[in-house]
Amino acid sequence: MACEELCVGYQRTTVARGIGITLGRNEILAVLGPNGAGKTTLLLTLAGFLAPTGGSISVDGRDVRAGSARRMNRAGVVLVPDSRALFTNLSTLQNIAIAARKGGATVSGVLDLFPQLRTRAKVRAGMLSGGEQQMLAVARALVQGPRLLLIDEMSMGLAPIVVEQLMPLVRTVADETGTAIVLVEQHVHLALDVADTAMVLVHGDVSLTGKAAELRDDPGALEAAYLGTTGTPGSSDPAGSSDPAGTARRPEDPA
Ligand SMILES: Nc1ncnc2c1ncn2[C@@H]1O[C@H](COP(=O)(O)OP(=O)(O)OP(=O)(O)O)[C@@H](O)[C@H]1O
Repeated sequence: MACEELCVGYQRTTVARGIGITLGRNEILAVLGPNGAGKTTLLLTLAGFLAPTGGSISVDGRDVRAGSARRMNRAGVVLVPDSRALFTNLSTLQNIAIAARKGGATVSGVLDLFPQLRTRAKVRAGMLSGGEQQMLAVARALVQGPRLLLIDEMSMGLAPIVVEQLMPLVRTVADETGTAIVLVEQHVHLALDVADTAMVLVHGDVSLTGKAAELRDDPGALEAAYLGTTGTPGSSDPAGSSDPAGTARRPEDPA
């Protein structure tokens, strides 16, 4: 997947601009940044729920006329929203099976990636733990056989220990299935641990891009990226001020 000079927003209002992404098979891009930076808006645009206000998106080298969720989905783009959007009254298995499609992965193949879900196959989704629900949301996306998976804040509402267990699964999913992944995440260090590359969005501008491992080892650069644009230290918390549970980490904290 690639996008060039992508601008995203709502109707005529652009909230993030100049976004360039090139993502190959099984690569993970972590999209980081403080609240309101435009991360979710970017994912909604890549998923086709919003029309770009500028720039282009291509999948497998082919330009996709963006702005249609159906078209983007046909091109192999699948979004895992932060709400998870599960059918809480259906079982784990039913939630996955309902999303299965011709040419996608098998339900059994997807469950191989999430052995914990296999043991909970007959349990209603609403009765699963938060971490299991998140696994199910990813499993349901994977059964569609995506080329590009967009994961919005999988840590939302989860205890840090659960997030620590979940995040490596994102790496496993990319490596085992070849799916490219864009991961929006407030847990900066955990995201950088599993990602190949990262982008920091601040107030709608790309303030830093680079290899995830290099950014992880350079907390000063990350800190500057979060704070530099505003020039008002403290107004853009690198750990994410929307983190009500205080579970997110600052870039300088040990992972
Ligand atoms: N439906 C909407 N209509 C107009 N503006 C919106 C809409 N939804 C979000 N915005 C605005 O777009 C900007 C970017 O929001 P977005 O949700 O993409 O940020 P974010 O980086 O995902 O933040 P967070 O980490 O808090 O989820 C914000 O200023 C927000 O107020």
